[in-house]
Amino acid sequence: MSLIQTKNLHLHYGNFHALKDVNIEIGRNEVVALIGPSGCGKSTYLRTLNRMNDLIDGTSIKGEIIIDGQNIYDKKLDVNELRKKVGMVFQKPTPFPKSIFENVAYGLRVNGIHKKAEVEETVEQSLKQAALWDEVKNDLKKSALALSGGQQQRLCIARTIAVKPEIILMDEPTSALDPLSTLQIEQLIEELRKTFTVVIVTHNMQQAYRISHKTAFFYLGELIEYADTKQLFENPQHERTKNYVQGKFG
Ligand SMILES: Nc1ncnc2c1ncn2[C@@H]1O[C@H](COP(=O)(O)OP(=O)(O)OP(=O)(O)O)[C@@H](O)[C@H]1O
Repeated sequence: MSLIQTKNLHLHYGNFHALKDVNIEIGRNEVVALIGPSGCGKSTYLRTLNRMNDLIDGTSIKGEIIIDGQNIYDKKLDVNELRKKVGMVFQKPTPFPKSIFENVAYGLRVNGIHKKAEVEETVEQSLKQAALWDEVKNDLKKSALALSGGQQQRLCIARTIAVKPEIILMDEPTSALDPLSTLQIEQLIEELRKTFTVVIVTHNMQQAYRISHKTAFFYLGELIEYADTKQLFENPQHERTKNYVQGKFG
């Protein structure tokens, strides 16, 4: 069974129909890219996966999202547990004005893990997994705000990993970064997929092509095509997808 099943999903912002009958299945350890022109609903869909849209007034949702066999919109679901399982990394790095160590330890402490040795070990492991350890291991007490943009983004990934999610959502995680930092994050995603499932919104089609197994193309709130990435880019089945991936609009 797929890890994430999205069935007949509709989302409204007030009267505005932002997602229209979206159906997507995502398997464990897959990297799935969400592409499409500005305003087509990519970020909206991403946010439905950890119920971040609950925080936006006037949002209503129909349909189902099932993660690990559980409907995440079930009234009995603990949203904090869900967000532990489904972590999120944003477009702009969002480190807290704390030390590098405390940034990564934050989620652990919030989740009641206070044993010094356990916290230290998880912080080190998470920084290693986020490919940042070697650059910061001697500066763990330094402010996270002193890191470069690319390092800050890897730190945010380490912070997300520290609470051991199953799924990592990334909303244009490299759009604020230089090409080298972008490459580092792309290489990191390649590593992360061994442990996690990654769903990533990107405007960069080469990036989607390079890093994802499957790609979903959205247009005006509809999922037009969802296929293996190679197929979607090299042999799209829909005219709209073809025009978009060939750069004819967007
Ligand atoms: N909080 C909100 N309230 C009302 N409408 C919204 C809200 N957030 C997004 N929308 C609208 O929903 C549609 C989809 O927006 P969304 O941000 O999901 O698109 P996107 O594909 O991620 O765009 P971009 O690539 O520009 O980030 C857009 O028309 C947008 O204006």
